[in-house]
Amino acid sequence: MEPRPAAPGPCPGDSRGAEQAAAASSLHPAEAQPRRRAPAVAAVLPAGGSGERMGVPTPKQFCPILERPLISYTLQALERVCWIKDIVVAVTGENMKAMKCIIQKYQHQRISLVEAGVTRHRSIFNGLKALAEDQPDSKLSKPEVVIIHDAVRPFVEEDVLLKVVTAAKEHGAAGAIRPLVSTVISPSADGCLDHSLERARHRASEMPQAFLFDVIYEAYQQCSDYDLEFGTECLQLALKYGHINAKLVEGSPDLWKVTYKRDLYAAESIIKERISQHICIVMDTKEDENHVGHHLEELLKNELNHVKVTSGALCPTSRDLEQIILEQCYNYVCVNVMSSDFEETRTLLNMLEESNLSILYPIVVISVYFLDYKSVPFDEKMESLIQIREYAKEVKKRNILLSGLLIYFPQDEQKLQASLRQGVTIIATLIKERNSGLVGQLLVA
Ligand SMILES: Nc1ccn([C@@H]2O[C@H](COP(=O)(O)OP(=O)(O)OP(=O)(O)O)[C@@H](O)[C@H]2O)c(=O)n1
Ligand SMILES: O=C(CO)[C@H](O)[C@H](O)COP(=O)(O)O
Repeated sequence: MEPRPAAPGPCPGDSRGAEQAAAASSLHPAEAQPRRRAPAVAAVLPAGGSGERMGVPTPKQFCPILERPLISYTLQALERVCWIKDIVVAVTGENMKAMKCIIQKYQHQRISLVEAGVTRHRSIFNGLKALAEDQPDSKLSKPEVVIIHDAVRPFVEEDVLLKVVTAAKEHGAAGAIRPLVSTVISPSADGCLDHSLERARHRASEMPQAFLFDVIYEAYQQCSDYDLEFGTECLQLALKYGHINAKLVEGSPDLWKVTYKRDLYAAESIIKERISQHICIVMDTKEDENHVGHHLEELLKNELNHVKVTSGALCPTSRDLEQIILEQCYNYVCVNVMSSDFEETRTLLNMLEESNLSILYPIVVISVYFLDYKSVPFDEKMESLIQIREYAKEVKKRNILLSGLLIYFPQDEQKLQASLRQGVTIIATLIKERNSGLVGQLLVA
């Protein structure tokens, strides 16, 4: 099963792309030409920095977020855009092997590697050279438009890529911008204020940027050593050497560049939030709408009202669950009302393992049981449930985080509601936090 379908968004040049480009360039949609020819698009990702400001030995693009290197998230964001033909990544010789392992482990596609340079501009230039026509034995072909995007900006969406590419085709160059957070001031040599810029009139330049390939390649060929050494702005090179005034496109706040350690925590929170938006409840019975499993489901829906909660049955004739896995749901609550064994949970785990879904993100599975002292003695129940540790250890190797939840089932209706509410809080926390330290634990509500 394919873990990450290429999102079939509009291609640059089709009528929807033209409308978006028109919006981005303040043109009335009627003025944008419908059905323009889609340009051939490639991307260059500079990933050869050492991440000094992060202050950790590992270059930040290789720092793990939920146990997967940051650069893999950026590659995933670009490769799911089906109209980007080639993705050229610039990495240092030292990290070339590690990069190849990442590509293999996370099954990245359409990636070519080039040696990085000692500055960001030199790394980008190396990437562009690999795409230029004159490379002997190259499998790459020269694109009409090239996207340049930092490897350390993982949350780039297809719509902003489409906007910069369409605007670059029209204007020669385009880049994403954001409003300034702080005012920019210029100090004098003695460390005192020389002047300050009017914040509302300036913007922060972000990535992605896109260029007609010939414009930016010629700019890099002409630019000085000083530019290559100290320059930080590709749009400036297109202006200085190609006389192109780049079109500026409003980007989303998530485009920021991971720079400091705190940015890794912020990125992790965003990823956790995104993959917690869909929970699937698997029930071992479909009978009686009024039974405790359905109460739990209703409470979950009420508590997590922004989250999509769907239910799937494990019976062999049902395609629901397969469909939910295909939709890339990363959270499963397996509610065992009828039994206190792991049969249902194991069937679910097998399906998840076969799907390969956990290659990219950890899947949370919570196996829920009810503790009714009257029907099964506590020690008997515990003896069978404690086996969860072994299963959990096994599936952890496949990036599946399994834990158990035992919900006290008293006869008193009010007490039962309190147990269920507590259970829902535990489920929500396990899903939001994705804490691998709780793997194999049997929690009690
Ligand atoms: N010689 C270099 C330097 C930087 N980059 C890349 O350019 C992007 C943006 O640069 P920056 O955030 O400054 O990264 P670092 O140079 O690694 O960070 P620092 O300045 O803190 O050392 C990153 O993806 C980085 O890997 C590169 O390809 N080659
Ligand atoms: O700021 C930028 C806008 O062009 C670039 O995205 C780039 O990140 C700058 O990198 P560095 O901080 O290494 O100069």
